[in-house]
Amino acid sequence: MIKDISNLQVKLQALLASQQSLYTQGKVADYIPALAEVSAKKMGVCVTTIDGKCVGAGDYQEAFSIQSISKVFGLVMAMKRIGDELWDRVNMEPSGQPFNSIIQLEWEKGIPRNPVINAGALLVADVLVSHFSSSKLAFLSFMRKLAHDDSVFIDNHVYQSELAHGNRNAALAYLMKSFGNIQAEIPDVLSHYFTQCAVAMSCEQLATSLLFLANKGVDPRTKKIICSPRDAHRVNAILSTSGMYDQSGQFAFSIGLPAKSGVGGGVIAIVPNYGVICTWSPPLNSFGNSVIGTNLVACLAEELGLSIYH
Ligand SMILES: NC(=O)CC[C@H](N)C(=O)O
Repeated sequence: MIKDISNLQVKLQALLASQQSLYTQGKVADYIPALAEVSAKKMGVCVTTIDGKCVGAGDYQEAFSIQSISKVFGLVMAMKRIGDELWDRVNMEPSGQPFNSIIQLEWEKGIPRNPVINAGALLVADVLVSHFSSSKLAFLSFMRKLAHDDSVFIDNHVYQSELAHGNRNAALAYLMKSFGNIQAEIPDVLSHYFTQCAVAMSCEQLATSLLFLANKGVDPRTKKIICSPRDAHRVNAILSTSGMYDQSGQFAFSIGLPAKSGVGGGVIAIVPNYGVICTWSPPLNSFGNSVIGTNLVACLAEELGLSIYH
């Protein structure tokens, strides 16, 4: 199934070259002004495997804003902390709506469709704020532990920028609070959420830190249990059905991997029992997913035969 990856480095370089001119097909996010300062031409890709390989090309060691990719890690922390109680407060269905949509949330009485749209991630942020004495520090140290790298940092410029332009997320959080589905104070929930979105990491660091999801919850380098096999399965299932927002169906149809995007231009894809792909290219399509990043994952999945549906 998975072909020989001995010349993966060469393949990755060639793939990047083939995509280089396509950055004009998308638009760099500017609703968080700090994100618009990043060059549209940045491009990186990294593949890590559970047997210890790490191959990258382009800007794969440059840190970028992980944004919604942080929702994966927040979810793992919340599942671990409160267990099945979480699923009384957030659902596990695709939303069929844009990531920051508010309309469904009122119809469904403040219960978000899933934990990886904004409403669901704000709910998860509430769980973390309510169950950790310092949820931001706990989040950052979780990221550093998973990346095996203490240089992972929170980009304060991005944080401040989103804080100053976060009205939509505030609206989502207040609406959930009005239904009694948020426990902490809204400014604390928003501050945690914007902090985790403002974590800066490279493709290499992200692809390394997510290996546990390809390995039934166990970090393959330390053999430490990060989450249970059941939770790893559940997170991968949610990423398969909802991780690429309203493009998740098309992504499953054509690529077939659990994946998550962020408006900073990152895309991560989990290849169960094999490894992780992380790509970065800031210009986004209308769904808020990186145009080139999605193409790169598609090409690699096809070339290496990685789809989970084969
Ligand atoms: N899709 C995303 O990456 C969205 C994250 C961003 N921080 C927001 O809440 O709008």
